[in-house]
Amino acid sequence: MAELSGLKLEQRHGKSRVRVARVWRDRDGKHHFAEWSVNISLISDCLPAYVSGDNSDIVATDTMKNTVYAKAKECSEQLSAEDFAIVLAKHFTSFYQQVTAAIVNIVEKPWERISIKGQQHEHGFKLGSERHTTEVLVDKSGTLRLTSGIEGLSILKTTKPQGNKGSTFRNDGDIAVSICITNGSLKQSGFEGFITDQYTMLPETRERMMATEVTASWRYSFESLSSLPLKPLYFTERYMDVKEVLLNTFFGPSKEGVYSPSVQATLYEMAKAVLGRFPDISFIQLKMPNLHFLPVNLPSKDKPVIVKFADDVYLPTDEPHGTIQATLSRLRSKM
Ligand SMILES: O=c1[nH]c(=O)c2[nH]c(=O)[nH]c2[nH]1
Repeated sequence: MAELSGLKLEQRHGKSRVRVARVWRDRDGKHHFAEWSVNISLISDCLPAYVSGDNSDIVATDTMKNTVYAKAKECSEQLSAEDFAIVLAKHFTSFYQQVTAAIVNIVEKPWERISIKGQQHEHGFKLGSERHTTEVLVDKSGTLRLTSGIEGLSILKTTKPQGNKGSTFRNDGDIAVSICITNGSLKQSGFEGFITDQYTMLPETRERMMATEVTASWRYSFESLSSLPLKPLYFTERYMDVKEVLLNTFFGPSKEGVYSPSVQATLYEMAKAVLGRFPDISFIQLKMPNLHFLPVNLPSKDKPVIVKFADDVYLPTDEPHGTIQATLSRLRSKM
């Protein structure tokens, strides 16, 4: 930040959406593959470029783009998106005297090794759905801020009770709701006990669809380059493990599931499970929109009804949708 006769200038410059793919080939014939979209943002002393048109302290954004390809070439061993972001951020802060800090974001495309007839293919991959993200900030002194995350993790549970004796239903225009009269079997998503006032139409329920698209981001407690774990692919493994904990907590055991009294309560359980399991994660933010499945009821002029909703036919919609998000952090870091 610079003060210019009563004015304040905050600035950064960088390159967005630098796309790079890298193949690593093992000696035994197995290939590894990563595709990344890289964003670079440099905080640097280049005031003259803004105030007097003097570019002599500017790292050209084209040079930043080329650096991504040069560093990808140099990384001869497979590495995580986090480690590649650290390689780049370290380079920019140590190589250029002008650069005081670098922020590197990477989104990894979810290429997954394909299996043919139950056997892992050596060089075949297919695109999955959710994306692994990371953001790394490194400054000149070696201070680090490392965040990883997941984008686009779409999950849903139908939670239809078995042996349902019948149901009444309402389309509240917001959320799929049915009020079930059941034989007491498990129903694993509901929403009850909320504030009611003159504008409330939503009926209470202990049976509904639950669907969301999770965006998660969590901060690692490694706060300097020198404190990073040395194990190769440490952060790739962590990403897979965090995803598994989030999914296990959302769904519960495969036969009986787990009851969700609200998106809020499930979100909290998911965040708590991650912090409980991984001591090197200091906080996690979860964004879980409530994606609605509206009951379909079609009245008819001639017959009593064309379609009568019985927890079976829904109209999926995400417009509008609920937005629920929270951040859970440790009061005192365990590290
Ligand atoms: O799980 C939910 N949380 C809410 O805050 C909410 N609001 C709403 O209309 N339906 C729901 N469901």
